[in-house]
Amino acid sequence: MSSEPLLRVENLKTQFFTEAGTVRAVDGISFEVYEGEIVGLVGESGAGKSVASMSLLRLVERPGEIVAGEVTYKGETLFGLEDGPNGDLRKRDEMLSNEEIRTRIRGNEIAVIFQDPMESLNPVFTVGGQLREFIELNRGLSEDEARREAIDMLREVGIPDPEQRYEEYPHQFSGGMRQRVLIAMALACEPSLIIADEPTTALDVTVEGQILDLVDDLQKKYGTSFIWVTHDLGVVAEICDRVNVMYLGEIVEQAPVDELFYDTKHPYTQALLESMPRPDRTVADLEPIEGVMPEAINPPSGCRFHPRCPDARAVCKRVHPEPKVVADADGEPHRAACVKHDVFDVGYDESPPLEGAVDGEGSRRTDEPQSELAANPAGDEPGGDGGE
Ligand SMILES: Nc1ncnc2c1ncn2[C@@H]1O[C@H](COP(=O)(O)OP(=O)(O)OP(=O)(O)O)[C@@H](O)[C@H]1O
Ligand code: NI
Repeated sequence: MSSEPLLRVENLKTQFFTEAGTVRAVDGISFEVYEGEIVGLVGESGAGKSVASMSLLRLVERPGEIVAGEVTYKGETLFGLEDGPNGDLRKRDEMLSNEEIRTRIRGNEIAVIFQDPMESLNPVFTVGGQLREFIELNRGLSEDEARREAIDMLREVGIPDPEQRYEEYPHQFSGGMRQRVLIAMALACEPSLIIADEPTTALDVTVEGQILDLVDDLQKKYGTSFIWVTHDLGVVAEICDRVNVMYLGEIVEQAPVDELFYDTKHPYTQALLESMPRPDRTVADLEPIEGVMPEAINPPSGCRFHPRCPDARAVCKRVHPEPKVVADADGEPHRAACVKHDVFDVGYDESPPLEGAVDGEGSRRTDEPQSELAANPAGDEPGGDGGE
């Protein structure tokens, strides 16, 4: 692993300003992607995975807005704010313009694959035609060259009879084949990074497995880095090198993939693991995670997972933990945002366990007044911050 990451995300915050209130969809996440690695972004629905991915290329639309943080790619500032002369926040001078992001970065340097290929492919044009045009526009090849390249790419992603399939329309392709076409399109400009947002979620397990194998092969061949968004730890286990676990807009655990599975440090990750089907378990053994994830408009105080956490103590309602290094994973940091680890030193061991069981609605039954929640909606409190 080289010392300079390809992509660095620091304290990124993206919010949606809705009538119901401010949705803190992404609330201060930091992570890195190094050259040639597949980095997972995993968590339940609503955790903020898609908004985080969209934010990297500044694709978030109103009422959404990136309100803080920095995104650096190959030393260039994709997004960055700084303090202005009047104490206001303003965009950094070196931040790329929309135009530069669109023409120079998107597609050429960083490509995106979304879950639904039908949204990305135009139903009225042939698959080959779309791929050819994309290559023509982005790589400045002649029509003939682009056509040959498109057919090669279709073959490369495992589409049989590519010359023939080139002439067909998206609806003539199966879901898995369409997803392969999108992978071909993403790879067409030989980007350094591909952001894939649940591209295999709609596919059946066998087809999903084939696509993951394909991505694994292509990754090795081209050395492309990936950010792989999924709610499925099984997928993470299959292809990711490093993993970021997201809960309610935050990264709660960050580790190389083996460390995450075999030396799990955050109770939320543990809960995700226990809810995961495995060959050595019957369905009856699966432990669904208690409760549902709360709304990102009004997150719980302290640790956002505390209302659902089996290890929660009183201190967890007060202290909002930022991820800290809790273990060394062969020279790489293993971070977790959970105060039960000694490095937090906020009196977890002395703190009384939270009373009451976790109920079906995902909130802990306690006698404590709700006002404490209201008084500290962001959950920010001294004692919890301070990176590592
Ligand atoms: N356009 C929008 N307006 C308001 N809130 C939004 C908008 N888009 C996303 N959100 C909110 O942002 C939060 C994060 O959503 P996001 O789509 O990133 O979750 P996710 O982790 O990708 O979930 P999923 O697995 O369901 O795709 C959610 O609370 C969601 O309701
Ligand atoms: Ni999503």
